[in-house]
Amino acid sequence: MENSYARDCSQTVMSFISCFSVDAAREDGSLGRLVNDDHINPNSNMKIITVKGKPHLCLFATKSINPGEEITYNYGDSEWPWRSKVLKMTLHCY
Ligand SMILES: C[S@@+](CC[C@H](N)C(=O)[O-])C[C@H]1O[C@@H](n2cnc3c(N)ncnc32)[C@H](O)[C@@H]1O
Repeated sequence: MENSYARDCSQTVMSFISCFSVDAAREDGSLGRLVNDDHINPNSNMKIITVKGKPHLCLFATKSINPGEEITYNYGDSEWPWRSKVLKMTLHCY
């Protein structure tokens, strides 16, 4: 969790529940930063678990996930560019 992001929600990379975010910009060995968004049919969801006073963003499967299947969760209600039908059509054309 990056404090710089937590200070200003408008700067989050993957905004999640108020001011929490996952900093996916830096390779830090965390597997959570590799999980893509699916707002229609995700197979996991994220919960905040506080351990010893420190919040952790944890993914929990919401259905059975097969080996090799991509893990996804809903990033939230922002207008993420990859959700745009226009962008999807543009990407599909190339
Ligand atoms: C936390 S990273 C996810 C892992 C990333 N795909 C990677 O390979 O490092 C978030 C970034 O992945 C991409 N992304 C996430 N979900 C996506 C989706 N459903 N379709 C296309 N790109 C997606 C976006 O570029 C987003 O900024």
